[in-house]
Amino acid sequence: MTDVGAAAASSEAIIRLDGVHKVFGEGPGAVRAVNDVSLDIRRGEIFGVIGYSGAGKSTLVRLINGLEPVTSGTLEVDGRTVSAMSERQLRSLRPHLGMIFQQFNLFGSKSVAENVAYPLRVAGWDKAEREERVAELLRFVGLADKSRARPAELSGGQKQRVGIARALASRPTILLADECTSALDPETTRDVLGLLRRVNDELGVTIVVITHEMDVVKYLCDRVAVMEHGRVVEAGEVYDIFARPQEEVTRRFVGTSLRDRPGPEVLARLAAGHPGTLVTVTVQEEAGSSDRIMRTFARHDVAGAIVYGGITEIGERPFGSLTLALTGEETAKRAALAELRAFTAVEEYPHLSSEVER
Ligand SMILES: Nc1ncnc2c1ncn2[C@@H]1O[C@H](COP(=O)(O)OP(=O)(O)OP(=O)(O)O)[C@@H](O)[C@H]1O
Repeated sequence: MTDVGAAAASSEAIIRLDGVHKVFGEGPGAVRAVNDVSLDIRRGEIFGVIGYSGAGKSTLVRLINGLEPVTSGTLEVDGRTVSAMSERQLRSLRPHLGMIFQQFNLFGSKSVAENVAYPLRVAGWDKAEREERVAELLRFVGLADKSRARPAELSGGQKQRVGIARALASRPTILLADECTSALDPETTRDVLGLLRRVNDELGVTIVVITHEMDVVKYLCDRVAVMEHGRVVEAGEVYDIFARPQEEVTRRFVGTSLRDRPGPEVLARLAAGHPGTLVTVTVQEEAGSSDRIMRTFARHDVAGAIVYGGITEIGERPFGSLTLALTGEETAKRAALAELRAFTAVEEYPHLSSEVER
């Protein structure tokens, strides 16, 4: 495509929320859907907003694209103060914001090409320009051969590709994706997320991803905010959030994505099946590398059999955990674990020890 932008995120905020509140209704029945949210989303990044149902994620998106007015606080999009805009000014802002949805929201009676052309028709593009732009977009999303098809003839993943093409039609600087893979199977989800990465890399579009799936955040996002009861309870680089979740809700989300830690039943089985003390050690880049962990045990003459675990990548950086059954002198084990704790997290299971050490 012609409008190739800068792929790397800059430190400049393209979306800035400062003390934003959104209250629906009044009096005792009022719902504070967004509660004192302050956030900077940087130009060129993929930013995730994760939370359970009702956390306020969709409301946040509707504030950003000006579909709902903020109750109080300041909201800026691409240098413009949305919270102070008239309806007419908001209409001129919307072409800068593309939007994709869980249920795709395509016109069933229109062809793929007509769906993609729709926002251009509304914006008054002439026919030849529209056709050229639609062809370019359909090539970009890999659906050049489907331009005459109706949405009903497409798979879910193809429908979302059409949704993405339509959202990109007027060359937005920001794409808002609200649960855009929640209706798709895991393989199709990967395809669509891969396409969103290309939208970010090749077109330089800033993407805000609303999701309740930590796997989506892990695969796609640079930074993430965790929402609960209308508040952002935690925000930061995705790697740091995985490595050091501070809040219980964040730990729950991280736990759904990392399946490297044994649950209680598996632990009991491991304890019954392996002699020694069970511990789970977090594996991280550099300081917490598996090599350094294993050398620490060896130096203290502690044998560590790996009985469970997994190492994955988050943003191309290694992350995971190893569960080991440690055998050796008790004092040596203590010394090795103390040394490990200086550079990575170690979880012990005291409730299992009597069984394990018998
Ligand atoms: N137009 C509205 N009028 C009244 N209450 C609303 C309105 N829109 C949202 N809410 C309420 O605001 C809260 C946050 O809703 P929101 O849809 O933003 O959450 P969410 O995190 O996107 O959840 P979901 O994924 O289920 O949509 C909920 O309690 C919801 O009932």
